[in-house]
This record gives sequence, structure tokens and C-alpha cells, in this order.
Amino acid sequence: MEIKIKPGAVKGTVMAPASKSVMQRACAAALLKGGETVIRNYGRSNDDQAALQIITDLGATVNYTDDDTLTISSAGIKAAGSVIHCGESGLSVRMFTPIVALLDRPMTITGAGSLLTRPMSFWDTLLPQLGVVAASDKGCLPLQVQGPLQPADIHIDGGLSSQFLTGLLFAYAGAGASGKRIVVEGLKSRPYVDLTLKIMKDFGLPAPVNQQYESFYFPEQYEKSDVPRKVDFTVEADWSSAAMLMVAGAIAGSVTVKGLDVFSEQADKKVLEALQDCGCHLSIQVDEVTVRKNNLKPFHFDATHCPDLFPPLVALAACCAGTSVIEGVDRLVHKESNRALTLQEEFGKMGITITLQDDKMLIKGGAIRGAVVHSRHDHRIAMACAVAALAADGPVLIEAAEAVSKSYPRFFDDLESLATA
Ligand SMILES: O=C(O)C1=C[C@@H](OP(=O)(O)O)[C@@H](O)[C@H](O)C1
Ligand SMILES: C=C(OP(=O)(O)O)C(=O)O
Repeated sequence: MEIKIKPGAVKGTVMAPASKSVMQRACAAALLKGGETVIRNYGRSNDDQAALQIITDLGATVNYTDDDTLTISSAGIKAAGSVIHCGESGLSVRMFTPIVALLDRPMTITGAGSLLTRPMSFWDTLLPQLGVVAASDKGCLPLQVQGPLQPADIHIDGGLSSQFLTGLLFAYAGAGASGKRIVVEGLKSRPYVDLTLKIMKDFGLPAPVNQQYESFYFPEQYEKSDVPRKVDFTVEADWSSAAMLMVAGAIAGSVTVKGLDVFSEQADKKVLEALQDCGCHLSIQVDEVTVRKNNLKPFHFDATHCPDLFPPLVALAACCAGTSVIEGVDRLVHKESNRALTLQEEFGKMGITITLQDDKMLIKGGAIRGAVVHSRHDHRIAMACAVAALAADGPVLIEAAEAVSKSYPRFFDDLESLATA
């Protein structure tokens, strides 16, 4: 699908979509908790649908109650088939792999698109330490696993992705880990682990003690949770998607994003710091944020623990008078695309110069040219190009724009609703 974005001002209010990071975790938690779970404001992205399909294939029943609500019923993990399909979701494959390995039978875990080339060799070395026979295909999907996983004291590397740890924390809880410790070296994307722990607690799962992100300890005895067996859970709005809309406001008019929780654990809430630093008008209420255009000055931002902010912040930096610096480039290699390179190449087509220097990205703000760009099948590249197009000197045609459905299927409708001409 090709989408043409015409430059122009934006003005209006948009309700942020549900967070896929929260929705997918809620699916895992509902499966492991058992009993009935009501999920309100459920996510509709492709990644959310992948998670719902996975828990269905692991024995849960999903019923759509109304337009906003679904109910998950689970009687523990049971697989009817032997293949689990994770679509294109990195979180789903990494979170559900150790959960699938709780089963005492051979299972195949696979996926599609960019997920087929993302690194999974972590499991080849880690799962055998937990009594699981595991084999990837030369470090990639499909993965073959045969459990049951038995929690043990382990030492892992947290530098590549936090998602492996998220999966292990859920699986340890599901296996009733007691007196077991996961020691983590160099954990990145830390707020995502906070989100995991929060959702575990919301669902009454036994959560470990977080010892300064260096070790996660499952005590021998837990305080009994007072969370009822039936959980009624509302999926928060997504700060990652909202960041795109806020940047649209900062560079091209005025946008209010509603539904956001300013007390959220979500990593990408940190976008507010960059918006503050670049000098746009910012009004932050408890559940909405308004961003208005102003003369924008360059900013310096560390995205090591919130890597998904690179694409919207590159669009923002392209409109700042000077060179902005974003740190944490190493975190981008294994996303849906190699995002540092795809940002450099696609923004280059729009006349924006991006230099990669060690772990830093330098974005020289300047005139944005109308151009033909390609999403590279990466949702955040498609959205970032669309937002930057608002400030271009001519239309920007985005090829393979359907990529946005991975996280934000309504993105182009919402952007269009903000157009003033
Ligand atoms: O746990 C999550 O929901 C996510 C964690 C992050 O990945 P890494 O931990 O690999 O950085 C982020 O980039 C991804 O979009 C979602
Ligand atoms: C990297 C992302 O997601 P995942 O790793 O879950 O595929 C993303 O949404 O930008």
C-alpha cells in the first residue's frame, strides 16, 4: 500500500491506541493466572492479535464481549497443536518461548516477516540450563523446544533485549519458582521490565524482587496476593504511538493526545523530556498531553532504555534549527529493520542528513524535501516519515505503508483527522 502525505498544518485531538506492550503482557498474565480475565480497551494491532492467537493455541478461550472488551478464560497451559505462531512480534516470541517451554511436549515456535531474521540464539544456550531441549535455526526462527522448564539460578546478558528477561520472569512465575535468582548483566530497556513486574502484580502472579536491575529474586515464600481470581484489567494508552502524534503537533500545529497515563511505567513516556528540551509548547494533564509548534531548537537525548523513540525523535530533530544528538544507536540493529540505517537512508531521501558516530545519532535539522520513501516494512519508519512529511516542501509518498498495522492500524486515519486543509 502506498500513502501520500501532503505537507500542511495539523490541529485537533486524538485518542491514543492501546499499548501493545501492555496488551501482550496482559495476554500472557491472563493465560498463566488461570480463571477469567476481563480486558478493557483491548489492543487491535497485528502484534496484539498474534498474542491473542498464541494464548488461544495454548488453551485459553477469548470471547469478545463488546466493542471495547474481551474476556480470556484459562485453565492453565495446554496445547492442542504443536506449532505456535508469533506473527511479526519480537515481544511475543521472546515472552512466550519460555512459557511454551513449560509444556512437557515438543513444540515449534515460528513467526513471519522481519521476525524470521531477528536473533533468538539466546534460547539455545539458556533454555538447556532450565532443563529444556532447545534448538533454533542457526540463531533464528523456527525454534524447537521441549520442556518442562524448571526454574534455576541463572546468569543472563540483558544487553541485546529486555524481552528475554520478560519471558523468563513470566515463565518462572508460571512454574512456581521459589528461592531462585536471575542475575542480569547490562540490562537495557529497563522500564519494559518495570512494566512486566507491574503487570505480574496486577494479575496476582508471584513477582520477583528487583535488586537494582542486576538480579531478580523469587523468594521462597510469597505474601499471599489479595488480587481476586477474576481480574478486570484496562489496557493503558500507548506512549510509543502517542509520541508520533505529539511530534506532529510540535512540528506542524497543535495536537492533543488523550487517554495517556502520565504515571505510566511505559518507557516512551520519556518523549516528554525531548519535547520539553526542544522548546515546543507543552501542556501535560493527568490523562492528556497537548503539544504546539514553536521555534524548535536542537536537543540531546539518551534513548538507550527507550529505543522505540528514535523514529519519532528523528522526525522532530529534522525540524530543529541545528544538530540534535540521540544516544543508544546500538539498540536499533535488531528491530523490525536495522533502524539506524533505515532512518539514515529514508530521511536522506527527504534531504535530512543523519550521521552515525559510535553509539550516537546526529540529525542535522533542515529543509525537508518531498520524496518517495519506503517503510522498509518497519511500522515506526513509516510513521516517522509520515510525520516529517507534514513539514516537507512537497508530498511524501510512503511505500509499504501498511507496516503501521504492526502497532497502530489507525495511524493514517488519525493523522488525516488532524489535517486542517
Ligand atoms: O517489552 C516490550 O514490550 C518491548 C521492549 C523493547 O524491546 P528491547 O527490550 O528489545 O529493547 C521495545 O523496543 C519493543 O518495542 C517492546
Ligand atoms: C521493536 C518493536 O517491537 P517488537 O520487538 O515487539 O517486535 C517495536 O514495536 O518497535
